[in-house]
Amino acid sequence: MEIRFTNCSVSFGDRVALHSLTLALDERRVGIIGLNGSGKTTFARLMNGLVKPTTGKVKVNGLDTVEDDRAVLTEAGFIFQNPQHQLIMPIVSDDIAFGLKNRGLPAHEISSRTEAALARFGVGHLARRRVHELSGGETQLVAMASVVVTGPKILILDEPTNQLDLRNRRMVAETIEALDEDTIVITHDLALVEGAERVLLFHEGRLIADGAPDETIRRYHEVAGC
Ligand SMILES: Nc1ncnc2c1ncn2[C@@H]1O[C@H](COP(=O)(O)OP(=O)(O)OP(=O)(O)O)[C@@H](O)[C@H]1O
Repeated sequence: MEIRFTNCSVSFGDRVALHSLTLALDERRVGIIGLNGSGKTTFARLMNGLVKPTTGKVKVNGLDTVEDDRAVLTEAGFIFQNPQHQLIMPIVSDDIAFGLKNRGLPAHEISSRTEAALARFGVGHLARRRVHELSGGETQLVAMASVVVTGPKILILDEPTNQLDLRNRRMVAETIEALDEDTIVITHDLALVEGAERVLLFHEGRLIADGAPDETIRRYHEVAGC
């Protein structure tokens, strides 16, 4: 991936959520950590144009998130903190197919890509199930399949193990580790970023540490005071 932030800041009204930063990300595995309200989600949402910079620019694989906003969405897929909110259709396979239908793909391609995406995340058996009946772990896997099926090169996952039990945490963590796509993971689950190439720490809207996981996690404990 190649994501460039240039003098980029975000304010909501007179509240600064993210102070100006200039930064390039080109690793395959990036983690983002920090206390509640530190600016992690705001930073992550800048990367697929869900949040627009108040000042400066963000470029994702050469595309500007404001000028090329539609193209950026196909480059960087976002999996939300509460994935049940991003599943739109009542039946799992219809939800996976939804993004492909919107792109006007032929029916045979929609069905083969939907099947492949479900199989890739080990949830083929859930194809005809109702979305609202899925467990937390199943919902997370289906949400990942529904984003990956459209072919983004970068996946941004916001607290992907939130609300999962120990076994599902492990399963989702292993699934993320094995992804071919480049990943950016925002999390309070520090085990999820231990294997990242680079971890960013946000505090009160500022990037205060940026480096190897052990060093950044150590700094996080310092600012958290525990
Ligand atoms: N749409 C918005 N409108 C107004 N304020 C916002 C908006 N989105 C975020 N904020 C504020 O910006 C700050 C950073 O929020 P953000 O969601 O980026 O933090 P976070 O580090 O992801 O938090 P958490 O770990 O609790 O999810 C917070 O003070 C939050 O209240």
